[in-house]
Amino acid sequence: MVESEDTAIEELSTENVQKEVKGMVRKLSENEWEIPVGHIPNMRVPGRLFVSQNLLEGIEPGTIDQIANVATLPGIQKYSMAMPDAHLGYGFAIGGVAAFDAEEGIISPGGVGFDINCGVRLIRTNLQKEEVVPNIKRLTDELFSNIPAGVGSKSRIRASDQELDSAFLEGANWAVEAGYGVEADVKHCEANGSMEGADPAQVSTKARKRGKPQLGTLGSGNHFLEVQYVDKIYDQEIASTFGLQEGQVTVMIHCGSRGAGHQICTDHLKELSQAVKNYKIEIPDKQLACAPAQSREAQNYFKAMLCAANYAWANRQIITHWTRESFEKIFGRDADDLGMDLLYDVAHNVAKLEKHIVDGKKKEVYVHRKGATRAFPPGHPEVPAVYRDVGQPVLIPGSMGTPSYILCGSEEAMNVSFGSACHGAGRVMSRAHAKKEFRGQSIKENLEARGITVRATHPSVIAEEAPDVYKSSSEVVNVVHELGIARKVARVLPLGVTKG
Ligand SMILES: Nc1nc2c(ncn2[C@@H]2O[C@H](COP(=O)(O)O)[C@@H](O)[C@H]2O)c(=O)[nH]1
Ligand SMILES: [Mn+2]
Ligand SMILES: [Mn+2]
Repeated sequence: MVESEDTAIEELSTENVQKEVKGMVRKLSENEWEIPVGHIPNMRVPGRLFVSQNLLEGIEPGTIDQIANVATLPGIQKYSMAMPDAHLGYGFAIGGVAAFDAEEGIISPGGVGFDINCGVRLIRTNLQKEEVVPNIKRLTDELFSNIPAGVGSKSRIRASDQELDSAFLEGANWAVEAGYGVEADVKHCEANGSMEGADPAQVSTKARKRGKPQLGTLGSGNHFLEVQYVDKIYDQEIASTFGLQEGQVTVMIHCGSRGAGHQICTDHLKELSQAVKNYKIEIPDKQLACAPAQSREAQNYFKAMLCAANYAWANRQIITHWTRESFEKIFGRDADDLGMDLLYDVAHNVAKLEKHIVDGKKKEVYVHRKGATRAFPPGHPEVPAVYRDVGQPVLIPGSMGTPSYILCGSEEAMNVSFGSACHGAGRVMSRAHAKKEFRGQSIKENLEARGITVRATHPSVIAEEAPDVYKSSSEVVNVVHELGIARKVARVLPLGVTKG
């Protein structure tokens, strides 16, 4: 039985799938494919896959089935979607987006994922690549020792129960009030770094116990902190609104809600597995456990999910503070002087109550983005004032050896994908397979030869995260750019990476 996203990926196999997948989908345009109603019984809407012809050939049939499975859920709007970085996940595909009517629809933890509010933030600096390269080994060592990483790693903070509650309720706002950052940081986070409605009473003792010592930790594997530089600008005007220019050094942080989010998901999946039977909702896969959106069970999960989402924003905020301290130590200047402002912070595993136009009418929907980034357009009130003329920044990591991208949201995303775009490159190889295929030490040496310093808790982590376990970030990003659901602004390349 699959118990988490990580074990789901172990089932990933791309052997002999090309022909099979092509027979399952109908081409709508260069980068859009439909999974017709009837692919499996009881689909209420079609599926829609956003991939190029080439990326389609790497998609497992199981991912297509997962997109179709989601299309059977009550209250689903328009179509069940997957982004070009899509791959197999727990119930819903990673890269999946689905919007459910706020009254007639459902809420499902599988549509959010185990790492609730896993997300990415990008910090600008005013340092140039040439100033950082000579110091990159020392800087990466400092970041690696200053920011706890690895499975089950413990924080330098000894959070009290009250502080944990504050993190659950106030997210990044609490962290800033506690001294981890500046007020401007929260203004540059999706949802201003916390969502209303969180209720710590819906969080179990076990989830609290797991979350308490991990507030201020990076986590393991796919989570990372990366020093990068801007090597290409695609849109000069938007780049300058985002404060980006060629040669500039940036820091990307990718992590989520650690054991707290995982336990909250696990606990509520149990409750919703029972609820789905009580409410007589027919689901084609038990991993799609869900309940009517307005039911007690769904709302209890949602309130707990908000706690985890807020915890994740607090977590990334604390890590930002220690990142600034590390730069201060290495460069002997304070973070202000180094221009270390937060460009933006995006969630890519979350469900949100949003207003969207469906069939010409504005309606409230629970948008589930599971391995997908919000990509709101210019003029949207939820885009920070400084970016409102151009659209929200969309942060797409690649791998420790390939480019990452900064894009901006667009009106087309509101028309096509409920204001969503991809969230990364997306895995194509399981961790178990990667450990057989690659040696961590030689991957590390190859990267060092290309000027990329890597620090990880164990060489096996580097093997599991080798650049080749991921799709081409450039190919993935080109799909969303060509579709117009997010537009390329800048490309960044890695200089120093810390991994759990
Ligand atoms: N720039 C880097 N990107 C990385 C690294 N490790 C993983 N990744 C990318 O992040 C996404 C995140 O996806 P998730 O589903 O694990 O949240 C992943 O798809 C990769 O493209 C890295 O070290 N540096
Ligand atoms: Mn993530
Ligand atoms: Mn994560």
